[in-house]
Amino acid sequence: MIRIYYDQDADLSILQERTVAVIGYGSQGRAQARNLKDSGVKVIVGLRPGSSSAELAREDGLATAPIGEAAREADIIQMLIPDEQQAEVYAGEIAPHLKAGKALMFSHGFNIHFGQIVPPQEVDVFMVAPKSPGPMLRRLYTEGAGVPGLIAVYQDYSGRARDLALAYAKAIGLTRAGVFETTFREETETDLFGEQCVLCGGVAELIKAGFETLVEAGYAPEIAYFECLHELKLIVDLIYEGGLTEMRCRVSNTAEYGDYRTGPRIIDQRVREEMKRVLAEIQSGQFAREWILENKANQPVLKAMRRREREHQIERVGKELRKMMSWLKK
Ligand SMILES: NC(=O)C1=CN([C@@H]2O[C@H](COP(=O)(O)OP(=O)(O)OC[C@H]3O[C@@H](n4cnc5c(N)ncnc54)[C@H](OP(=O)(O)O)[C@@H]3O)[C@@H](O)[C@H]2O)C=CC1
Ligand SMILES: CC[C@](O)(C(C)=O)C(=O)O
Ligand SMILES: [Mg+2]
Ligand SMILES: [Mg+2]
Repeated sequence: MIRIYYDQDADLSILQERTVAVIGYGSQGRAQARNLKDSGVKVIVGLRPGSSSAELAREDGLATAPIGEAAREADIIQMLIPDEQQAEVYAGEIAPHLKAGKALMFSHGFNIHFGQIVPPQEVDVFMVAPKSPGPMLRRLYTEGAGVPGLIAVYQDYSGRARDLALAYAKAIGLTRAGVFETTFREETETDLFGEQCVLCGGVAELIKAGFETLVEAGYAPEIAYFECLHELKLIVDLIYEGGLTEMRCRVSNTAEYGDYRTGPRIIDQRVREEMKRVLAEIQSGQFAREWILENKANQPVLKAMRRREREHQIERVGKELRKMMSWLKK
Protein backbone atom coordinates (compact mmCIF):
# COMPACT_ATOMS: atom_id res chain seq x y z
CA MET A 1 0.00 0.00 0.00
CA ILE A 2 1.32 3.43 -0.91
CA ARG A 3 2.00 5.58 2.16
CA ILE A 4 0.28 8.97 2.46
CA TYR A 5 1.49 11.73 4.79
CA TYR A 6 -0.43 14.73 6.12
CA ASP A 7 0.42 17.85 8.16
CA GLN A 8 0.63 15.95 11.45
CA ASP A 9 3.32 13.64 9.99
CA ALA A 10 5.71 16.50 9.20
CA ASP A 11 7.77 18.67 11.54
CA LEU A 12 8.50 22.09 10.08
CA SER A 13 10.89 22.98 12.88
CA ILE A 14 13.74 20.94 11.35
CA LEU A 15 13.90 23.50 8.55
CA GLN A 16 14.22 26.42 10.94
CA GLU A 17 17.97 26.02 11.41
CA ARG A 18 18.52 25.47 7.72
CA THR A 19 18.78 27.64 4.60
CA VAL A 20 17.19 26.47 1.36
CA ALA A 21 18.64 27.49 -2.01
CA VAL A 22 15.96 27.37 -4.70
CA ILE A 23 17.82 27.19 -8.01
CA GLY A 24 15.68 28.79 -10.73
CA TYR A 25 12.66 31.08 -10.51
CA GLY A 26 10.30 29.67 -13.12
CA SER A 27 6.99 27.87 -12.68
CA GLN A 28 8.04 25.74 -9.69
CA GLY A 29 10.92 27.88 -8.41
CA ARG A 30 8.82 30.97 -7.82
CA ALA A 31 5.94 29.12 -6.17
CA GLN A 32 8.09 26.90 -3.97
CA ALA A 33 10.38 29.77 -2.88
CA ARG A 34 7.44 32.02 -1.95
CA ASN A 35 5.62 29.27 -0.05
CA LEU A 36 8.81 28.36 1.83
CA LYS A 37 9.38 32.00 2.78
CA ASP A 38 5.78 32.42 3.96
CA SER A 39 6.21 29.26 6.07
CA GLY A 40 9.13 30.91 7.85
CA VAL A 41 11.97 29.13 6.03
CA LYS A 42 15.13 31.04 5.09
CA VAL A 43 15.38 30.99 1.30
CA ILE A 44 17.96 32.20 -1.23
CA VAL A 45 17.05 32.08 -4.91
CA GLY A 46 20.01 31.01 -7.07
CA LEU A 47 19.98 32.58 -10.53
CA ARG A 48 22.29 32.65 -13.55
CA PRO A 49 24.11 35.90 -14.43
CA GLY A 50 21.80 38.48 -16.00
CA SER A 51 18.72 36.44 -15.10
CA SER A 52 15.47 37.99 -16.24
CA SER A 53 13.86 36.69 -13.03
CA ALA A 54 16.11 38.49 -10.55
CA GLU A 55 13.94 41.60 -10.32
CA LEU A 56 10.75 39.57 -9.86
CA ALA A 57 12.30 37.51 -7.06
CA ARG A 58 13.44 40.64 -5.27
CA GLU A 59 9.99 42.23 -5.74
CA ASP A 60 8.58 39.09 -4.13
CA GLY A 61 10.79 39.82 -1.13
CA LEU A 62 13.34 37.06 -1.73
CA ALA A 63 17.11 37.21 -1.49
CA THR A 64 18.89 36.32 -4.73
CA ALA A 65 22.46 35.23 -5.44
CA PRO A 66 24.48 33.63 -8.23
CA ILE A 67 23.83 29.88 -8.29
CA GLY A 68 27.23 28.89 -6.85
CA GLU A 69 26.92 31.36 -4.01
CA ALA A 70 23.38 30.23 -3.14
CA ALA A 71 24.56 26.60 -3.16
CA ARG A 72 27.48 27.46 -0.90
CA GLU A 73 25.27 29.28 1.62
CA ALA A 74 22.52 26.68 1.71
CA ASP A 75 22.02 23.46 3.64
CA ILE A 76 19.35 22.26 1.20
CA ILE A 77 19.63 22.86 -2.55
CA GLN A 78 16.45 22.45 -4.61
CA MET A 79 17.07 22.11 -8.40
CA LEU A 80 14.23 23.92 -10.16
CA ILE A 81 15.65 24.71 -13.57
CA PRO A 82 14.65 22.73 -16.69
CA ASP A 83 15.65 19.08 -16.44
CA GLU A 84 17.87 19.17 -19.53
CA GLN A 85 19.94 22.05 -18.04
CA GLN A 86 20.41 20.54 -14.59
CA ALA A 87 23.44 18.26 -15.14
CA GLU A 88 25.63 21.03 -16.52
CA VAL A 89 24.63 23.55 -13.83
CA TYR A 90 25.08 20.88 -11.16
CA ALA A 91 28.61 20.01 -12.31
CA GLY A 92 29.73 23.61 -12.64
CA GLU A 93 28.05 25.36 -9.75
CA ILE A 94 26.44 22.99 -7.28
CA ALA A 95 28.80 20.01 -6.90
CA PRO A 96 31.73 22.10 -5.63
CA HIS A 97 29.55 23.26 -2.70
CA LEU A 98 27.92 19.93 -1.78
CA LYS A 99 29.69 19.44 1.52
CA ALA A 100 28.97 16.46 3.77
CA GLY A 101 25.60 16.68 5.50
CA LYS A 102 23.94 18.94 2.93
CA ALA A 103 20.85 17.92 0.98
CA LEU A 104 20.21 17.97 -2.76
CA MET A 105 16.59 18.09 -3.88
CA PHE A 106 14.54 17.69 -7.04
CA SER A 107 10.91 17.94 -8.13
CA HIS A 108 11.44 15.35 -10.89
CA GLY A 109 13.75 12.35 -10.85
CA PHE A 110 15.13 12.20 -14.41
CA ASN A 111 18.70 13.32 -13.74
CA ILE A 112 19.22 11.14 -10.69
CA HIS A 113 17.45 8.08 -12.05
CA PHE A 114 19.27 8.18 -15.37
CA GLY A 115 22.66 8.93 -13.81
CA GLN A 116 23.12 12.42 -15.24
CA ILE A 117 23.74 13.76 -11.75
CA VAL A 118 25.72 11.54 -9.39
CA PRO A 119 25.86 13.23 -5.98
CA PRO A 120 28.54 12.36 -3.42
CA GLN A 121 27.57 9.68 -0.89
CA GLU A 122 27.73 12.00 2.11
CA VAL A 123 24.69 14.11 1.15
CA ASP A 124 20.96 13.45 1.37
CA VAL A 125 19.15 13.25 -1.96
CA PHE A 126 15.39 13.44 -2.05
CA MET A 127 12.44 14.64 -4.10
CA VAL A 128 9.42 16.78 -3.29
CA ALA A 129 7.19 17.02 -6.35
CA PRO A 130 3.95 19.02 -6.33
CA LYS A 131 1.24 17.52 -8.54
CA SER A 132 0.41 20.88 -10.07
CA PRO A 133 1.97 23.73 -12.00
CA GLY A 134 3.69 26.37 -9.87
CA PRO A 135 1.00 29.09 -10.04
CA MET A 136 -1.63 26.67 -8.71
CA LEU A 137 0.73 25.52 -5.93
CA ARG A 138 1.11 29.15 -4.89
CA ARG A 139 -2.59 30.04 -5.19
CA LEU A 140 -3.80 27.15 -3.08
CA TYR A 141 -1.15 27.82 -0.44
CA THR A 142 -2.29 31.45 -0.11
CA GLU A 143 -5.87 30.21 0.21
CA GLY A 144 -4.87 28.01 3.16
CA ALA A 145 -5.12 24.80 1.13
CA GLY A 146 -2.57 22.79 -0.82
CA VAL A 147 -2.10 20.50 -3.81
CA PRO A 148 -1.15 16.82 -3.40
CA GLY A 149 2.47 15.86 -3.95
CA LEU A 150 5.07 13.12 -4.00
CA ILE A 151 8.17 12.55 -1.91
CA ALA A 152 10.99 10.10 -2.56
CA VAL A 153 14.29 9.47 -0.83
CA TYR A 154 17.20 8.38 -3.02
CA GLN A 155 20.05 8.75 -0.55
CA ASP A 156 19.71 9.07 3.24
CA TYR A 157 23.13 10.04 4.58
CA SER A 158 21.87 11.97 7.61
CA GLY A 159 19.21 9.46 8.55
CA ARG A 160 16.72 12.36 8.37
CA ALA A 161 16.16 12.65 4.63
CA ARG A 162 12.50 11.59 4.86
CA ASP A 163 11.87 14.05 7.71
CA LEU A 164 13.45 16.82 5.66
CA ALA A 165 11.39 15.92 2.60
CA LEU A 166 8.20 15.92 4.67
CA ALA A 167 9.10 19.24 6.32
CA TYR A 168 9.75 20.79 2.91
CA ALA A 169 6.48 19.33 1.60
CA LYS A 170 4.67 20.85 4.58
CA ALA A 171 6.35 24.22 4.05
CA ILE A 172 5.07 24.45 0.48
CA GLY A 173 1.58 23.27 1.45
CA LEU A 174 1.54 19.71 0.10
CA THR A 175 0.82 17.90 3.37
CA ARG A 176 -2.40 19.93 3.68
CA ALA A 177 -3.74 17.83 0.80
CA GLY A 178 -1.64 14.66 1.19
CA VAL A 179 1.79 13.47 0.12
CA PHE A 180 2.43 10.06 -1.45
CA GLU A 181 5.74 8.28 -0.97
CA THR A 182 7.28 6.98 -4.18
CA THR A 183 10.76 6.28 -5.57
CA PHE A 184 12.86 8.22 -8.08
CA ARG A 185 12.44 5.31 -10.49
CA GLU A 186 8.65 5.14 -10.19
CA GLU A 187 8.17 8.91 -10.44
CA THR A 188 10.50 9.26 -13.44
CA GLU A 189 9.26 6.32 -15.47
CA THR A 190 5.56 6.98 -14.88
CA ASP A 191 5.99 10.70 -15.58
CA LEU A 192 7.68 10.00 -18.94
CA PHE A 193 5.14 7.31 -19.83
CA GLY A 194 2.17 9.51 -18.91
CA GLU A 195 3.29 12.53 -20.88
CA GLN A 196 4.29 10.51 -23.96
CA CYS A 197 1.42 8.04 -24.22
CA VAL A 198 -1.51 9.93 -22.71
CA LEU A 199 -1.23 13.55 -21.61
CA CYS A 200 0.85 15.13 -24.38
CA GLY A 201 1.73 12.66 -27.16
CA GLY A 202 -1.43 10.59 -26.96
CA VAL A 203 -3.86 13.50 -26.69
CA ALA A 204 -2.16 15.62 -29.37
CA GLU A 205 -2.17 12.77 -31.92
CA LEU A 206 -5.76 11.84 -31.09
CA ILE A 207 -6.87 15.43 -31.67
CA LYS A 208 -4.99 15.71 -34.97
CA ALA A 209 -6.20 12.33 -36.21
CA GLY A 210 -9.83 13.24 -35.50
CA PHE A 211 -9.46 16.69 -37.08
CA GLU A 212 -7.71 15.34 -40.20
CA THR A 213 -10.31 12.57 -40.66
CA LEU A 214 -13.17 15.10 -40.66
CA VAL A 215 -11.38 17.62 -42.90
CA GLU A 216 -10.34 14.93 -45.41
CA ALA A 217 -13.99 13.82 -45.51
CA GLY A 218 -14.98 17.34 -46.59
CA TYR A 219 -16.19 18.89 -43.34
CA ALA A 220 -15.24 22.50 -42.51
CA PRO A 221 -11.97 22.77 -40.57
CA GLU A 222 -13.66 25.21 -38.16
CA ILE A 223 -16.34 22.65 -37.30
CA ALA A 224 -13.69 19.91 -36.99
CA TYR A 225 -11.70 22.16 -34.63
CA PHE A 226 -14.68 22.67 -32.32
CA GLU A 227 -15.51 18.95 -32.23
CA CYS A 228 -12.00 17.53 -31.85
CA LEU A 229 -10.10 20.19 -29.87
CA HIS A 230 -12.20 22.97 -28.38
CA GLU A 231 -14.68 20.73 -26.59
CA LEU A 232 -11.93 18.63 -25.09
CA LYS A 233 -11.67 21.06 -22.18
CA LEU A 234 -15.30 20.50 -21.28
CA ILE A 235 -14.72 16.74 -21.18
CA VAL A 236 -11.36 16.93 -19.35
CA ASP A 237 -12.82 19.27 -16.71
CA LEU A 238 -15.62 16.76 -16.05
CA ILE A 239 -13.15 13.86 -15.82
CA TYR A 240 -10.84 15.93 -13.56
CA GLU A 241 -13.68 16.80 -11.20
CA GLY A 242 -15.47 13.48 -11.01
CA GLY A 243 -13.65 10.78 -12.97
CA LEU A 244 -14.85 8.99 -16.09
CA THR A 245 -18.20 8.14 -14.44
CA GLU A 246 -19.05 11.81 -13.83
CA MET A 247 -18.13 12.71 -17.41
CA ARG A 248 -20.31 9.89 -18.74
CA CYS A 249 -23.21 11.05 -16.53
CA ARG A 250 -22.96 14.60 -17.79
CA VAL A 251 -22.69 13.99 -21.54
CA SER A 252 -25.70 12.84 -23.54
CA ASN A 253 -26.70 9.16 -23.50
CA THR A 254 -25.84 9.10 -27.20
CA ALA A 255 -22.30 10.25 -26.42
CA GLU A 256 -21.99 7.76 -23.58
CA TYR A 257 -23.15 4.87 -25.77
CA GLY A 258 -20.76 5.94 -28.55
CA ASP A 259 -17.93 6.13 -26.01
CA TYR A 260 -18.37 2.48 -24.93
CA ARG A 261 -19.02 1.23 -28.46
CA THR A 262 -16.26 3.05 -30.35
CA GLY A 263 -13.52 3.98 -27.83
CA PRO A 264 -12.02 0.45 -27.66
CA ARG A 265 -11.84 0.36 -31.49
CA ILE A 266 -9.68 3.50 -31.44
CA ILE A 267 -7.45 2.61 -28.50
CA ASP A 268 -7.21 -1.01 -29.58
CA GLN A 269 -4.83 -3.89 -28.82
CA ARG A 270 -2.24 -2.51 -31.23
CA VAL A 271 -2.15 0.79 -29.31
CA ARG A 272 -1.84 -1.07 -26.01
CA GLU A 273 1.04 -3.19 -27.40
CA GLU A 274 2.76 0.01 -28.58
CA MET A 275 2.32 1.54 -25.12
CA LYS A 276 4.12 -1.47 -23.67
CA ARG A 277 6.98 -0.97 -26.13
CA VAL A 278 7.21 2.73 -25.20
CA LEU A 279 7.27 1.80 -21.50
CA ALA A 280 10.08 -0.70 -22.18
CA GLU A 281 12.10 2.03 -23.98
CA ILE A 282 11.64 4.29 -20.95
CA GLN A 283 12.57 1.55 -18.47
CA SER A 284 15.66 0.46 -20.40
CA GLY A 285 16.96 4.04 -20.58
CA GLN A 286 16.66 4.11 -24.41
CA PHE A 287 14.44 7.19 -24.37
CA ALA A 288 16.69 8.95 -21.84
CA ARG A 289 19.82 8.25 -23.92
CA GLU A 290 18.09 9.64 -27.02
CA TRP A 291 16.94 12.79 -25.20
CA ILE A 292 20.36 13.39 -23.61
CA LEU A 293 22.08 13.09 -27.03
CA GLU A 294 19.45 15.37 -28.56
CA ASN A 295 20.31 18.03 -25.99
CA LYS A 296 24.05 17.59 -26.51
CA ALA A 297 23.43 18.29 -30.22
CA ASN A 298 21.39 21.44 -29.37
CA GLN A 299 17.97 19.85 -29.95
CA PRO A 300 17.90 19.56 -33.78
CA VAL A 301 15.08 16.99 -33.88
CA LEU A 302 13.00 18.80 -31.27
CA LYS A 303 13.32 22.09 -33.17
CA ALA A 304 12.39 20.49 -36.50
CA MET A 305 9.35 18.71 -35.07
CA ARG A 306 8.28 21.84 -33.20
CA ARG A 307 8.42 23.85 -36.44
CA ARG A 308 6.44 21.23 -38.38
CA GLU A 309 3.76 20.86 -35.72
CA ARG A 310 3.24 24.62 -35.43
CA GLU A 311 2.42 24.74 -39.14
CA HIS A 312 -0.38 22.15 -38.88
CA GLN A 313 -3.74 23.33 -40.23
CA ILE A 314 -5.41 22.84 -36.84
CA GLU A 315 -3.08 25.46 -35.36
CA ARG A 316 -3.88 28.02 -38.05
CA VAL A 317 -7.62 27.43 -37.74
CA GLY A 318 -7.45 27.52 -33.96
CA LYS A 319 -5.56 30.80 -33.89
CA GLU A 320 -8.39 32.49 -35.81
CA LEU A 321 -11.21 30.85 -33.86
CA ARG A 322 -9.69 31.71 -30.49
CA LYS A 323 -9.90 35.41 -31.42
CA MET A 324 -13.68 34.98 -31.07
CA MET A 325 -13.29 33.72 -27.50
CA SER A 326 -13.10 36.85 -25.39
CA TRP A 327 -12.62 34.85 -22.20
CA LEU A 328 -9.26 33.50 -23.33
CA LYS A 329 -6.21 35.41 -22.13
CA LYS A 330 -3.90 36.82 -24.79
N1 LIG B 1 6.36 23.07 -14.40
C1 LIG B 1 5.70 22.22 -13.64
O1 LIG B 1 4.49 22.34 -13.48
C2 LIG B 1 6.39 21.10 -12.94
C3 LIG B 1 7.76 20.97 -13.00
N2 LIG B 1 8.38 20.00 -12.26
C4 LIG B 1 9.83 19.93 -12.26
O2 LIG B 1 10.34 21.11 -11.64
C5 LIG B 1 11.61 21.44 -12.21
C6 LIG B 1 11.56 22.88 -12.71
O3 LIG B 1 10.62 22.95 -13.75
P1 LIG B 1 9.93 24.33 -14.16
O4 LIG B 1 9.59 25.12 -12.95
O5 LIG B 1 8.85 23.99 -15.14
O6 LIG B 1 11.15 25.04 -14.89
P2 LIG B 1 11.14 26.41 -15.70
O7 LIG B 1 11.37 26.14 -17.14
O8 LIG B 1 9.95 27.23 -15.35
O9 LIG B 1 12.48 27.07 -15.10
C7 LIG B 1 12.83 28.32 -15.47
C8 LIG B 1 13.93 28.80 -14.57
O10 LIG B 1 15.13 28.07 -14.84
C9 LIG B 1 16.16 28.99 -15.11
N3 LIG B 1 17.12 28.41 -16.06
C10 LIG B 1 16.85 27.92 -17.30
N4 LIG B 1 17.97 27.46 -17.86
C11 LIG B 1 18.97 27.71 -16.99
C12 LIG B 1 20.37 27.51 -17.02
N5 LIG B 1 20.97 26.92 -18.06
N6 LIG B 1 21.10 27.91 -15.96
C13 LIG B 1 20.51 28.48 -14.91
N7 LIG B 1 19.18 28.72 -14.81
C14 LIG B 1 18.43 28.34 -15.83
C15 LIG B 1 15.46 30.21 -15.67
O11 LIG B 1 16.35 31.26 -15.52
P3 LIG B 1 16.01 32.78 -15.93
O12 LIG B 1 15.09 33.24 -14.86
O13 LIG B 1 17.33 33.42 -15.89
O14 LIG B 1 15.39 32.70 -17.29
C16 LIG B 1 14.23 30.27 -14.80
O15 LIG B 1 14.51 30.92 -13.58
C17 LIG B 1 11.89 20.41 -13.28
O16 LIG B 1 12.64 19.38 -12.71
C18 LIG B 1 10.48 19.90 -13.63
O17 LIG B 1 10.47 18.58 -14.17
C19 LIG B 1 7.69 19.17 -11.44
C20 LIG B 1 6.34 19.25 -11.34
C21 LIG B 1 5.57 20.17 -12.15
C1 LIG C 1 2.67 16.59 -18.17
C2 LIG C 1 3.92 17.28 -18.26
C3 LIG C 1 4.95 17.18 -17.11
O1 LIG C 1 5.28 15.82 -16.87
C4 LIG C 1 4.42 17.76 -15.84
C5 LIG C 1 4.29 19.21 -15.66
O2 LIG C 1 4.11 17.02 -14.95
C6 LIG C 1 6.16 17.90 -17.65
O3 LIG C 1 7.22 17.26 -17.77
O4 LIG C 1 6.04 19.09 -17.97
MG1 LIG D 1 4.62 15.20 -14.98
MG1 LIG E 1 7.33 15.39 -17.12
